[in-house]
Amino acid sequence: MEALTIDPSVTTPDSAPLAGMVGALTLVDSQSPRQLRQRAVALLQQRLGIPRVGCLVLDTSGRWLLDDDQGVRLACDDFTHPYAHAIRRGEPMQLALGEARSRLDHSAFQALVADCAPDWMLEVRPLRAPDDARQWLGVMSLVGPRDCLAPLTASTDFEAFESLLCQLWAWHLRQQGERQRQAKLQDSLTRFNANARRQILSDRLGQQIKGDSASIRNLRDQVVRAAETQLAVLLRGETGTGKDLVARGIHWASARAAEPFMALNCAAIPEALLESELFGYAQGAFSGADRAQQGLVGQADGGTLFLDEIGDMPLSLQAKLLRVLESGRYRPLGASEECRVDLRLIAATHQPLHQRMRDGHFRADLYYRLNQFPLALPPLRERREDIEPLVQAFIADFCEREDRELLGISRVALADLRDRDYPGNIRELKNLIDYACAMTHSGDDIDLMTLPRSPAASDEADDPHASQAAGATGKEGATGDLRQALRDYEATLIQQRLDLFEGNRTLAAESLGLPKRTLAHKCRQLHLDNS
Ligand SMILES: Nc1ncnc2c1ncn2[C@@H]1O[C@H](COP(=O)(O)OP(=O)(O)OP(=O)(O)O)[C@@H](O)[C@H]1O
Repeated sequence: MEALTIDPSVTTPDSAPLAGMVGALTLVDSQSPRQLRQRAVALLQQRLGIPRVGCLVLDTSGRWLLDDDQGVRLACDDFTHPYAHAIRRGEPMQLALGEARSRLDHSAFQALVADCAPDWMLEVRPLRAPDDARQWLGVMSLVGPRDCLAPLTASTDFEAFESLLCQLWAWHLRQQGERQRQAKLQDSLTRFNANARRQILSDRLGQQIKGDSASIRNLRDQVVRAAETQLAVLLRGETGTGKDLVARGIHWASARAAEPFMALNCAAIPEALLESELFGYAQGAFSGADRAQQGLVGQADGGTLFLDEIGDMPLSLQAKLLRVLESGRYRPLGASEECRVDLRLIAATHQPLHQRMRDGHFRADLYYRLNQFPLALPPLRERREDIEPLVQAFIADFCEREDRELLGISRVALADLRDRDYPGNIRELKNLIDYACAMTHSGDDIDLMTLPRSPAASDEADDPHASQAAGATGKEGATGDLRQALRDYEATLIQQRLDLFEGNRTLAAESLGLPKRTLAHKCRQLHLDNS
């Protein structure tokens, strides 16, 4: 509502109380502290004919007085202007303008009163919240002839006016503060809810993407973050690190979860078939195409398309894929019209795409488009602390799948599993556990003997010249002294176990089925020192 303009010419002694009430209502009706100040100034100038009225606001730091409109900024501790004095004293101040001008040489103050008559008075009134004596609101300055200002500011009407102004001003500030508090509360509540939701999703993802290491927990958090966006995701990781699992996790945690998830391994499809597999074809596109067929891109509409081994995609298809990503359009083989699709793309690679780009096998523009949300999956050997929980989970999965009693695993077998390198990562570990479970009788624990040898150890064993142990026991191990050969074999085997268990004789003895004392005796006999 605009300020009511009160024309002093129509104010008669009889109508004065009414005009006062209208003025008060005008103030009460203000929608903001700024409007309140503007209306107060207008009332003083128009209703009471004070030539120059100003109202400065104390900012939230309490260090500056600011003008609503003109960008005036006066420091409260700068005593070259009168407002600082008034605020410091906490009481109204009257000054003869001529004297104030000559004594107080603050340029902004001088400019404010430049066109005022030198024999006028300046009255500066500090304003504070009525119910909180410590809360300063600002200052009001009145400039005019002495015989106009002095009786006015001494009157009870002016006192009432000023009190109303301060009450309303403080009320607006409280309202503003309350609104800000509400907004902050709402904001932190929203953030709290979002974080709680993320945590729940991340924990639930843990049922699929297993592991407790910091890197795998971080990976799950990133999966949730990626799922919140529509960005293309590029998964990098060695074979068997869980790229497919992670792609499904992103889809599951995203708003597209109820829509299709389509997956294709670009390396597994012959190049000639890849285009029709991805983009589909129109009827009659080639001999044998008796009816139109939708490709995976079309089938993934509304959902997620996962392209594994993206580095193996031929260049011609890379251009088509880029068009899908940039415009949501593609043309099935032999079709005259383009189709529209809305999908999120997740791509995976185990090879360095940069190298493929440098060699001219991969388009740079597609690479950067795919790499909007990069996610790296750590190899298992870099997070060995996950091996044990994974082993336990895979044993439990196997026993449930095969409807068998839950199997245990010996400490020795676990130690051996923790020590391997896993070039095949989690897939290798999972297959190994499945095999060991299948080879273990119900009621027994999985033992070292039931674990398949690691590929490196198998290769070594297959190599007649490989190791001392292999030399001593190998098929080709011709020897003329059986007792020495047996001693060598024993020494090598014991030494290997001691190395495996980092010198722990208890574990080494347990793994060899020997009492600890016997092992100690043999170590002495064979001059094995693991101290
Ligand atoms: N963190 C994990 N928790 C439980 N199982 C996992 C985990 N990571 C991978 N696996 C399992 O390991 C196997 C291989 O995973 P996946 O197929 O996702 O790997 P990949 O990186 O896509 O492999 P490739 O590159 O060879 O296609 C699957 O059986 C999968 O369920």
